Amino acid sequence: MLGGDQEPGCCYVGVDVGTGSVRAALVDQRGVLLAFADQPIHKWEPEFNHHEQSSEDIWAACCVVTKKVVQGIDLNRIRGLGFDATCSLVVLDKQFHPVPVNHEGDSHRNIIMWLDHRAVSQVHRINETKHSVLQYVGGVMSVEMQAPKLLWLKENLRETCWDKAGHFFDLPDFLSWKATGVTARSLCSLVCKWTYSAEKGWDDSFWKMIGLEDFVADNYSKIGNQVLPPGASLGNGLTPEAARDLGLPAGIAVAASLIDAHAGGLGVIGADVRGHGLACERQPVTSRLAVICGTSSCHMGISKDPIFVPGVWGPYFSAMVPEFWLNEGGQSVTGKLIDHMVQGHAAFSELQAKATARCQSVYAYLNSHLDLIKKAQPVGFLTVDLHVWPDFHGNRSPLADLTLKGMVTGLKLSQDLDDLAILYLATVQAIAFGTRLIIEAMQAAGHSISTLFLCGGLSKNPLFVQMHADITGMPVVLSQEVESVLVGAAILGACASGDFASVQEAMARMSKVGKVVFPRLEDKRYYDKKYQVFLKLVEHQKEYAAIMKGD
Ligand SMILES: Nc1ncnc2c1ncn2[C@@H]1O[C@H](COP(=O)(O)OP(=O)(O)O)[C@@H](O)[C@H]1O
Ligand SMILES: O=C(CO)[C@H](O)[C@H](O)COP(=O)(O)O
Repeated sequence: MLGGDQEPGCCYVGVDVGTGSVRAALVDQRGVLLAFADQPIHKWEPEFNHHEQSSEDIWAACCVVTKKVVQGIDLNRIRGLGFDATCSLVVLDKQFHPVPVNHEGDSHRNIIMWLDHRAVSQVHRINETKHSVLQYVGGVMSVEMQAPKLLWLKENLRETCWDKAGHFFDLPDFLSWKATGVTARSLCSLVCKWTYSAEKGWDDSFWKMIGLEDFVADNYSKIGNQVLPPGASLGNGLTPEAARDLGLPAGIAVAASLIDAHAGGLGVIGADVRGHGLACERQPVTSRLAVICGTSSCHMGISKDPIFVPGVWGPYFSAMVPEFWLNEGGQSVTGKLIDHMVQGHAAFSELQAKATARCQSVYAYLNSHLDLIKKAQPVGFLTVDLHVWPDFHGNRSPLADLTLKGMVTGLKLSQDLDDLAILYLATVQAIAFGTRLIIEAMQAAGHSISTLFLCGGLSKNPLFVQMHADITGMPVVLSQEVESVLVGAAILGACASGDFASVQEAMARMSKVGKVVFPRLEDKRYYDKKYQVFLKLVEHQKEYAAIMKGD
């Protein structure tokens, strides 16, 4: 499994649990990936908008990939281990066994995934309280956060789940507990998804007001009353049992974790950009926006002082880069939306057959097909009369409206491969327009962003990257290591080991610029016009809803 001609030296293991798979990497002190492995994980959708996973399945996948990346290496070189994961809710009983989060009572499925939208009524009631903690989630709590999901469990699965539960973990914290036996939570997960304040701690009045006073009564023992900064070393390090599971030495340092998007942020935002002709070379780090694009996209901007952006999560203190405030914009489905549009099209089987024949991914095939049909014009111009509004799973930012739906205008009677390719292009563009809308909201509130740093699965798609540059008008920086989220996880392990004095120092040493993609400014007028249509789409959708509501 070892690749490259690395020199022997200290290295770190990073484990990244995404929505669809678990990845691990062995990373050296320069941030170079020496080995990589991935493994798919199970997902269940027992009913519409209910998404569940299994903590045992995920841990087993972590063990498989970790064993693979350290195969054949001198284990004494491994100094630390860091985890990141999606912000899904894990439920365990008092003996730390899985508890079902479903009506079927299947305890294997003990995770409510981040994209689960079952708690709609609960989140409406939480937002109606107008409690002051809501100021720190963009003014409106998302159904994807933990408080509404906890309330749903109390109201719907009182006996089978709520009364039995002894521990509610964010998935990143579950992993660090599993590795060390330490139940301390990361400041990242508690601040971003659980309303914890880095400065003031838990707010009793919030939990009492929403009907979850149980947590206050037992001093938050079920959701975390010991909180550590990401990268802090946990307990006595890796337990002998976890060491056996993972194939690592017992006692190596294990870090307090990060949510996956935040690990991606650490993996890219601190890179040395000198020599690439970027404006941000002369600007503070706060001019950089990390965009982590996987199943969803997350837009991570930092600031020295708190900035309140309506509809954008945060400001969160020290939740990603220590001592900086974080605002997190997001689009709930991006990679998942592209897959949905492509796989649901009548020409998908033809596409699959043709891509397989060429040993290409369907995306690489579609990109080359678009190049073929665009003729002399820029590829983006193929969608002059086809427009998409991408909120098929509601709008996370900046409209913070989970009732919004997807829209497509400009459909024809044909459904061939050309149509599929152009619909795919319009979807990619719609996602980039969504990013532009988020950036505009952040700029209007006081951010000063000049450069995008993209990572995640979608950053492997050159069309997706170019469209983000063209449509936002900003250069896009790609890292030397494609798997930058894993570099972020390894940075945590490196910090926990004590090999770096601070997260900032590890970031500067371990994240590296690979390639810069500049916007095609000559196409700006076209994209400005398409953006006008984009904004009209949502305006019209709201008008339709109002008409249908009226008498
Ligand atoms: N090589 C690739 N080319 C184009 N798109 C890709 C590629 N690999 C992954 N993707 C896209 O990225 C998405 C998954 O990204 P990933 O970061 O693996 O997700 P997650 O972290 O949520 O599991 C997929 O939905 C797919 O659309
Ligand atoms: O809410 C989030 C971060 O705050 C992420 O969207 C969620 O964790 C899923 O990430 P991914 O799309 O990488 O699987």
